[in-house]
Amino acid sequence: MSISLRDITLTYPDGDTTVTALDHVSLEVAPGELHAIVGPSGSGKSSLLAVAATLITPTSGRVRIDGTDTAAHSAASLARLRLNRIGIMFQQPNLLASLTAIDQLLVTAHMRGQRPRDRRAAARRLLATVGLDGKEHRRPAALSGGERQRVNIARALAGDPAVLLVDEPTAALDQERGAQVMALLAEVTHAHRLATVVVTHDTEHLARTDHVSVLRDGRLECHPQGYGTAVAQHAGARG
Ligand SMILES: Nc1ncnc2c1ncn2[C@@H]1O[C@H](COP(=O)(O)OP(=O)(O)OP(=O)(O)O)[C@@H](O)[C@H]1O
Repeated sequence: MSISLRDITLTYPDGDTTVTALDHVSLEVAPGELHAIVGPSGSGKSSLLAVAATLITPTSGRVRIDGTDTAAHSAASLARLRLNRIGIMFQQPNLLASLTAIDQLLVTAHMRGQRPRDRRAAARRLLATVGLDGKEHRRPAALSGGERQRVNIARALAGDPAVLLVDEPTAALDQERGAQVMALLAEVTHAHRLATVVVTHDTEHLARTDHVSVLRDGRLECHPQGYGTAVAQHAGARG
């Protein structure tokens, strides 16, 4: 498994008491698998992503990323693991305004230590994969919202990570562009054998995912029988 969360509990201090954001959560994601986590606001989605990204150490439980037991690592070696093996996509693309699409990818590939002569060709291939052939030299202001999200996806993949963690990728997009971005995430997950986790409260585009789990009050319920059940459960959780 590229992502293995075992029996994760995370509590935050809250005045004189604590809030349990994740309550004995277990999740396994294999290479080439797109796993969506749906849940209402406050259910623990961001906390789960932050734990999987090794940005927060859980109160208890075990996190393995790409075969590495994160508990055995120093802060510096976790930072290296994050940089080299984990692609993180935040809701807002956070692209650098002054850089062209290809340069956004080259910066990441450089930080990940990819050899200079491989970087440019790989960046071009990735931009073509996400449908931006011919737009490599455009800056963010000359791209649409959907295109910026595509650069965001390609940038997360620059340098060949094993794991992709995605926070609300469709939140700022209309239905059609949201569907396209989700389809693209499924495509790159399968093509690059990534272990991908997408957290979302948007249940419209789950058909493109391989697994759906529902997060409710910090507890994760897996639905092997498919996304339809998960959507019904999520609707129940909201109502
Ligand atoms: N830094 C923090 N300190 C205290 N409580 C926190 C902190 N971060 C999150 N929480 C609490 O933990 C619970 C889970 O929050 P989290 O942000 O992970 O949920 P979420 O599903 O991502 O919500 P949203 O969709 O609104 O971002 C909530 O009760 C929240 O108030």
